[in-house]
Amino acid sequence: MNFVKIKDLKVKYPESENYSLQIDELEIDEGETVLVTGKSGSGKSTFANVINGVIPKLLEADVKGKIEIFSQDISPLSVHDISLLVGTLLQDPDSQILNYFVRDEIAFPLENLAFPKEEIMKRVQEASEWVGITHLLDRETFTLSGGEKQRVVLASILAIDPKGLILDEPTSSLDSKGTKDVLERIKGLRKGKSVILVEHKVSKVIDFVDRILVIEQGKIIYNLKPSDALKMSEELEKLGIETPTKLPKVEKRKGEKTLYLSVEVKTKKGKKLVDVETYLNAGEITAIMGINGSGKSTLLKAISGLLSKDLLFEGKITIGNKDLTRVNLKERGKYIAYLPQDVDLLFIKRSVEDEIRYSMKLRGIKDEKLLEDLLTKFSLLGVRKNDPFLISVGQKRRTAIASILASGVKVILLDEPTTGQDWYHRKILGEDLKKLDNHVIVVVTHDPRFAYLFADRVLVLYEGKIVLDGTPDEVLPLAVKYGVVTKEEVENELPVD
Ligand SMILES: Nc1ncnc2c1ncn2[C@@H]1O[C@H](COP(=O)(O)OP(=O)(O)OP(=O)(O)O)[C@@H](O)[C@H]1O
Ligand SMILES: Nc1ncnc2c1ncn2[C@@H]1O[C@H](COP(=O)(O)OP(=O)(O)OP(=O)(O)O)[C@@H](O)[C@H]1O
Repeated sequence: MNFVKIKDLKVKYPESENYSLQIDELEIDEGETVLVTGKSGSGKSTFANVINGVIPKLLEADVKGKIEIFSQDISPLSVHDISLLVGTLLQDPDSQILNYFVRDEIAFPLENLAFPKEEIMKRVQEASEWVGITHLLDRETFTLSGGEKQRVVLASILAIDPKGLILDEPTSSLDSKGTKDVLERIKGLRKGKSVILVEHKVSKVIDFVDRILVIEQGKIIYNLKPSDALKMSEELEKLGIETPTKLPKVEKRKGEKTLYLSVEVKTKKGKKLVDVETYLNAGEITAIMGINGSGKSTLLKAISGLLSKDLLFEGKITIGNKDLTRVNLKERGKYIAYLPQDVDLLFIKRSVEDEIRYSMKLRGIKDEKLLEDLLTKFSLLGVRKNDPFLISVGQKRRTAIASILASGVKVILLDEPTTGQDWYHRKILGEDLKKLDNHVIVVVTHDPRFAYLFADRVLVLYEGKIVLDGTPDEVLPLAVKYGVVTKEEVENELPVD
């Protein structure tokens, strides 16, 4: 039997001129694990969401053609019915979390399916153990870190135990060790399960997938066996796809002490989430790394004044002679910009270009040339008139970064800007950040390749404290101990002696 069978499929979003997806014929067998990859904006999420029915049932689009899942035509089925055949992990876990407590989040779909109470408890426990979140079961979902949320959603899908799974970048917010664990588990799932895995980390999954589909401009341009994909790494690199290669040696810069931080963040119950004192330098890119939940986002939020109200801040933040510790958000915003993990929170305008113009206006400039430069630099020319809420996740993130660059602040804090980005766009981001040589640039990242190539300094956080601080060459080999990079990555990808 087929897991998925597609015939003459065409998907067009409202107001868009071109088809975002066009597939004449595709069959995926039951039991197959298929990797779907391609550049940002190529159509991977559209592919995933048209198979699970989200398009057009929840997200409007013109869909022609026929899709069958396990031999059932999905057009008359509801999204809920389809989800019992094929469970989906969406790219953005926030959009999938509905419940106040983690345990309820995992139990909720099972309750809807009227499973007996004991069976629900058993499945919640098993799925939580499986993705490593038993310690979070009694937590409120809104207090979880990005990586913790992603695992909770994965557990809630696995608890239903559908025959088919669509996993849209299941490891995008996970640390290196977490990525390895979850991919190992997905590999272990294979028997009897049919899986569509959308993933940029091709090299980490190539040895257990059965097939690789490469999407480019809405079309499947390669349908390959993994062994054949390995032979064409040059072609794939050109398509922005990461293939395993040893990185070159890179010179690092030493910037000037600019932003002084002494930051302590506690919960009301007195649990310390962050305890950091350091200088951050202008003219350098500082990467902050650390396992999921180590305090990275909390630190950035504390610096930018965006800490959640249920957390307590103590300490001091100064830029040169300017003390920013107690100033209001608006004043702080003149110096410091924070790019959150969920960039939707930032958008207020109805088009990509207006969003960037608005940032310039806030600092009192009008510069159409800068706008054109930013649109070009961040590959946004094609979507400049589009609504920032209705573009691909990668395009959204690039719009947000372009807006921040347009706003002219001196300190730029980026919370996992490389998440869900293909290697091509990650490199562009790194190169662009490098050009800003009088800014304090801080990048929270789970991506050791990005940190190695582009960061001048790496800080590793563990339980809220800085445990390693130095150049990437110095820090990354030692960071294996803290789970932010794996031994294999250090051995195979970094030029360390
Ligand atoms: N809701 C929408 N309305 C209009 N156009 C959209 C919408 N969602 C996506 N698009 C467009 O469809 C194309 C494919 O987007 P899709 O999200 O499938 O890409 P992707 O390969 O998953 O990208 P990424 O790796 O950045 O997540 C892009 O050009 C995007 O701008
Ligand atoms: N309001 C809160 N109340 C209680 N605990 C919280 C709150 N906010 C965050 N935490 C916890 O503090 C820890 C640090 O969270 P933070 O979001 O800073 O992690 P992170 O290092 O950015 O993780 P990730 O890589 O998963 O994004 C996590 O264990 C998180 O669950």
